[in-house]
Amino acid sequence: MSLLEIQNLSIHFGGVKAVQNVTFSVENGDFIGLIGPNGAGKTTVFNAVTGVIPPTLGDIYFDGQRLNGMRPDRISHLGIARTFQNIRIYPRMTALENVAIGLDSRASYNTVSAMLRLPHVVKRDKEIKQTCLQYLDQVGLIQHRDTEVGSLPYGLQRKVEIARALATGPKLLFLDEPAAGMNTAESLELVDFLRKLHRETGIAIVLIEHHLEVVMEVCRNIQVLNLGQLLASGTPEEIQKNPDVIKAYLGERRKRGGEAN
Ligand SMILES: Nc1ncnc2c1ncn2[C@@H]1O[C@H](COP(=O)(O)OP(=O)(O)OP(=O)(O)O)[C@@H](O)[C@H]1O
Repeated sequence: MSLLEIQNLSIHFGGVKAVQNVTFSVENGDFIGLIGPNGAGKTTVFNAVTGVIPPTLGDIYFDGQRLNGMRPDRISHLGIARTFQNIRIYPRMTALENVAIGLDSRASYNTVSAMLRLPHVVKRDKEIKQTCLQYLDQVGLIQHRDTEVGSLPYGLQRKVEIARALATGPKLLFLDEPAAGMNTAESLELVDFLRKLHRETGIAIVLIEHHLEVVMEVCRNIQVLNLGQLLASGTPEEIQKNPDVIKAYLGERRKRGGEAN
């Protein structure tokens, strides 16, 4: 069985069929791109896998366990982490504190032990701090550990969010539009960063991204959604040549052109 198996997944919101009969899998150590025009259903797939919304039909398996109906925190404990399309950071907290939030929820001691600062609590806090520093270092932010995240450039805020996701020790990492709002130079830097991250951690990554140059550079395999359905899957070379994919994206560009007029 693959690390993640999405089988015949459909998600309906009332009459809106956001995802229709989508099947694909992710192997250990994969780097998969999930692309498609606006409203194709990409984030909805992430939301279903991470337990934010329940599948209407179909099954999701991770590491041999069925995820349908499981709470997001349990899914996170099983080893799936994510970042969000609209960056979710605490701007008035430091980089270190932002990363620690991802781990604090896992601390197994009770409130009384925490208030009394019992030795096992102190020890655990120290371990959490070490882990957070390790991941801040991994994303190149160790020198900003005590900086308020709101004062960091946008690209670095994105990396804080990635460090927080990594600190939960995932086997699978979902990145939802990490290059959103970046200029060309920043997205090229992101390509190098993602390559290095994947090489060093070996974690399987699924990347949603509208900056297709980023996806084509870093992903080994790409799944294309359109109008909730899987339109194509293949290597970056195959996807770039696929007439159905070209048509879907051209349609979107025309639509955007029309909206602009
Ligand atoms: N909670 C919701 N309730 C109702 N409709 C929703 C909900 N979430 C998503 N949708 C609809 O489902 C469809 C797919 O949305 P989704 O956000 O998954 O697309 P996407 O491919 O991630 O788009 P984008 O690239 O613009 O972020 C859209 O038509 C959207 O309006």
